Amino acid sequence: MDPGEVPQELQNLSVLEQQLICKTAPTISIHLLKHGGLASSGHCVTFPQEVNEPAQIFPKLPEEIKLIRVRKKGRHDSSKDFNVRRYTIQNALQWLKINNPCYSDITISESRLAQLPLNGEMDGLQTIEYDDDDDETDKTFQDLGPATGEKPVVHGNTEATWPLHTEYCRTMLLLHWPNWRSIHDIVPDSSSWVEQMNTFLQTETCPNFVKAQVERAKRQYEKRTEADSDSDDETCSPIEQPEWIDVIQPNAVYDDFSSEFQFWDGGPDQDWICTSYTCPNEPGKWWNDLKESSTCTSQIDNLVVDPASLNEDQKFAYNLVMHTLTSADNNVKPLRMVVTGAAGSGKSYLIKCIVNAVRTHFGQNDAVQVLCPTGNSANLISGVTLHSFLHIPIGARASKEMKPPDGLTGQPLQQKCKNLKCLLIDERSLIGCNTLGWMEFHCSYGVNNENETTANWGDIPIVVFFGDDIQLPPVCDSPPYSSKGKTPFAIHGSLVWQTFDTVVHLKNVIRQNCDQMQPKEALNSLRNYSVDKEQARWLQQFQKDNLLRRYGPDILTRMKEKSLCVFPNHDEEWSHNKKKLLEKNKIYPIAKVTAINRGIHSNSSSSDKSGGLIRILYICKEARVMLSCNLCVKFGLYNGAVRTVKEIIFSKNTLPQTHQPEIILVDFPKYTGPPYVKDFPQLVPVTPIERLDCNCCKRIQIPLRLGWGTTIHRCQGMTIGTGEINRYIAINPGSKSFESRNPGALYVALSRAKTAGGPNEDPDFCWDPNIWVNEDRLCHKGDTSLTRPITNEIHRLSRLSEKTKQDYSHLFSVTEE
Ligand SMILES: Nc1ncnc2c1ncn2[C@@H]1O[C@H](COP(=O)(O)OP(=O)(O)OP(=O)(O)O)[C@@H](O)[C@H]1O
Repeated sequence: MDPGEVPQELQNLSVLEQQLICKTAPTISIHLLKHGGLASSGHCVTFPQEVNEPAQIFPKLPEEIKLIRVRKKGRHDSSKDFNVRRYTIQNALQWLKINNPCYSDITISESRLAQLPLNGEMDGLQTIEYDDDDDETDKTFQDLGPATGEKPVVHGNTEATWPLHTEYCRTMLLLHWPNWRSIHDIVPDSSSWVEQMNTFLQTETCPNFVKAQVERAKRQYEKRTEADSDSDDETCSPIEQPEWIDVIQPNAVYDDFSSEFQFWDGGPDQDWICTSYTCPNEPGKWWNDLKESSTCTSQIDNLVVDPASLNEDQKFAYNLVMHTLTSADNNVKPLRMVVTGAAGSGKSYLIKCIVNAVRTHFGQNDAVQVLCPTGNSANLISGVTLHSFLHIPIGARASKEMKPPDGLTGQPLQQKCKNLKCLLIDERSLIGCNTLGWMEFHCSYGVNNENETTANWGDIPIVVFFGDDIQLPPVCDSPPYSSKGKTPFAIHGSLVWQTFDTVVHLKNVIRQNCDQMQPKEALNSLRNYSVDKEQARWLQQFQKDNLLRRYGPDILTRMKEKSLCVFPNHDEEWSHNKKKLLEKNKIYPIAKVTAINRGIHSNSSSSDKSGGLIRILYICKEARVMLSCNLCVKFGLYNGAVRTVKEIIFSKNTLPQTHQPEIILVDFPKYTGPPYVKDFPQLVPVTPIERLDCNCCKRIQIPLRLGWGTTIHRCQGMTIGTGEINRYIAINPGSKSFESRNPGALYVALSRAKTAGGPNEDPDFCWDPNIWVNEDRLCHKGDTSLTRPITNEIHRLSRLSEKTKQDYSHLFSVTEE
């Protein structure tokens, strides 16, 4: 059947969205024919719906639709099929009511619409979670089996991969195995889903399109293996992060959502070449000079902090470091310490005090190194990313085997670790066991100059991890205490973590002043997932309407102009940035800058696999942008630095449609290096750079992305409020299911703010003005299966912190005097 042209309102609906608005649910078997055509076979079954009241009221709710999601236990997949967008559904229903006679009498229920997520996963959908080793799974399927002759519509992974994956085999067998009543009809105990699928593929019963899918996956796999072995030569060592110009992506699921949209490009007469600034001719030479001056380490750099202001817990940790340093010659055992504490308890401040002390003690800047998992947090404490300093490979090649780095990596690593005595690592909640394994392995190699040693971290006197387990967990890696990692590095990382036996807990939160008792208590409850109704009501004061009532309309204007908006995912981040860009587009033309890709897989490579370089960058003058890799951390040009575009300059005979700009001049008020444009010391020329992805394909692109909004992951470590880089934070905390996949996300976002305001003072935060954060979301209890290991770890560390206090009571009492 050809439905003709589909109206825009009904285009691109996800499977779940279609189910929520349809009056009937027909199921047809569609097959892909050998040469690409489509055919249907068998019966077209229309499942009857309730004929009375519910069928007239839309949208339907998850419990009213016959859709069962099948997924692996613990994997909270965010498949597009299950994504629901409230306003898309509202538009579709309104269109159907006006244009489709069958829908003319429906009621569109506001209260039902309000139960749908703005853009995200829908709670309440019937879901089967299975575990490869779990016999219970089969029982679950039996319960849901087609008892009354009505077959459930099963959704699972329908993308064929080679080698065959259990999830795909399970979905295909459930869908296509004839007349099954229990799982044992399909897979006997003696066999597995994959084995059974292999047999099924040989039969007449297996649909041809399934056979074709598998064949195609097999061919692609073979092609890739050939390409991989071709490129496996000397010149293609694991991709690593150079110290200078580098990037670490905290949110590895990033996909470039920069799909096509309508914008004004200035037309053929737009002048993209002339500029009102006098720029030196060669930005390349300027960058080389900058690189040289950034690596000059002739004098001790002191950070602006005062050790006299440390509170007693901070001082205790400080004393432990100094004790180990001053006794280093007397065979004191190396310090392997963890400093824990809630957001704002002064961990970063303490790091800066220790850095100053160690530098002064040894008379060298490079005796101490501060490392962070993300560029943003590294910049906040004048550190570098751990991937860049320790040359940790990223991507698929990173996890193969534990072998010492080759010459290209090893020599610079040894050079950097030559004087290393103290390693301080912040934001440890983001560091997984794999990364920790790599860190220790490379640090030992760097410090020991190739000498074999059994002592960990190359026996340097001090290694300290700072962080808060309640904050965001590692991306694509499991925490070092969870013992889930199976690669050699992950196992190594878990073992290394056990050697950290000295613990100091910073119990006082300093970011929020003593007069901020209510926010402090609310934050503490968020941290423990114990927000009560009264606290939830207090938190709701920061909704747009309530702020308006309390402070008047000006506050909304101030917040609109000066807020950093944080979102749970890149999809919503992109929608916000696009909206803001189009507002600027009313005055300034947009240049569409397409990445240049070289290599078999590079076109499809997402930005996280291509060193942060996005496929298509839409940009215009006065756009807020964010650096997507470290250009020069020392001078404030770090991954995540947000600033404003002042000029987009193309060279002669080139245009945005066909070329990349020669320079984008960006105003970075916190840039501290030598000037590029005379009289405008903060203008930095951002030029295209080249990065390799994990398939060793090249991508060339300007290392920028739009920066009006960012993700919650990227804001970890920031302080927001008066006198800080960002004045306000506008928070979109995402759904409950987002929180259960990212425990601590709401707490991380909210704890960035210093104050909740007062009669004559603006609060530092508000909720995203486009959403209503309800009590249910704020009183969320958390997912125990995910949060239980965190709680256990917190208890373990707490016991160790008591023991540390007993063992080193003389150092603690020094502080109390
Ligand atoms: N001893 C101190 N004296 C003065 N100010 C301090 C002290 N300790 C912390 N602060 C200030 O308190 C605020 C929060 O501190 P900091 O950023 O170090 O906390 P944190 O524990 O690292 O937070 P997060 O976990 O959110 O990164 C900062 O503005 C910092 O300057």
